[in-house]
Amino acid sequence: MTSILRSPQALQLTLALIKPDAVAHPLILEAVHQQILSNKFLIVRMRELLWRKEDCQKFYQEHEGRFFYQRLVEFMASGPIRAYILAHKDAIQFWRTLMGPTRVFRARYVAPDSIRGSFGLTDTRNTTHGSDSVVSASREIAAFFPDFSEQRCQLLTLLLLSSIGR
Ligand SMILES: Nc1nc2c(ncn2[C@@H]2O[C@H](COP(=O)(O)OP(=O)(O)OP(=O)(O)O)[C@@H](O)[C@H]2O)c(=O)[nH]1
Ligand SMILES: Nc1ncnc2c1ncn2[C@@H]1O[C@H](COP(=O)(O)OP(=O)(O)O)[C@@H](O)[C@H]1O
Ligand SMILES: [Mg+2]
Repeated sequence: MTSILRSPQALQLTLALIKPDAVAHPLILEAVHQQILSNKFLIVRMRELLWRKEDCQKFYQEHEGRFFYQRLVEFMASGPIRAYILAHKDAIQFWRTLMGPTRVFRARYVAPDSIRGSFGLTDTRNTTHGSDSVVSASREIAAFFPDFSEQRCQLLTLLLLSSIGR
């Protein structure tokens, strides 16, 4: 934890989701949560929710028209999900590496120890989501945590650091 706080200006944020297939299985939910902690991500915010279908459609609008879009939206609105704002010096790319490839058979083959390689069921029901860019991360964080301010978060981190003399 202190290693992360030592260089606040380098902190990057990403939006991570644990999908209904994993939230429905407490052992998998806990295993993914432990992956977040053991890989030294800072959990800035966390919430569990039942996603409204219209919000899901908006979140995944980049995929509208793709053959899997309908099943994706229905799946993601089918049960509780868990949303995190994660902070790390390379949060976006590191979380995507930990998740592994989107498609589960590929994940099992090229990254068997990744989250999706370990727990993914199918290409849609692949356990987790992670933002794919800084722009996506800002949009996706605002979608799940509308009251969250990235600027205020960075300022508070700097104030915390100055108060502990770093
Ligand atoms: N390119 C392409 N791939 C498809 C199409 N339909 C299905 N697939 C892929 O084939 C796999 C199996 O498809 P399905 O059997 O419909 O879906 P499923 O096995 O229940 O898995 P998911 O629906 O992904 O949870 C999926 O993971 C899809 O990625 C298609 O029309 N085009
Ligand atoms: N070929 C596919 N078949 C079924 N579902 C898919 C497929 N490609 C993507 N998806 C679903 O849509 C979600 C978003 O796709 P994409 O943004 O391409 O992947 P990622 O989640 O790795 O960023 C995936 O996590 C998965 O649930
Ligand atoms: Mg994506």
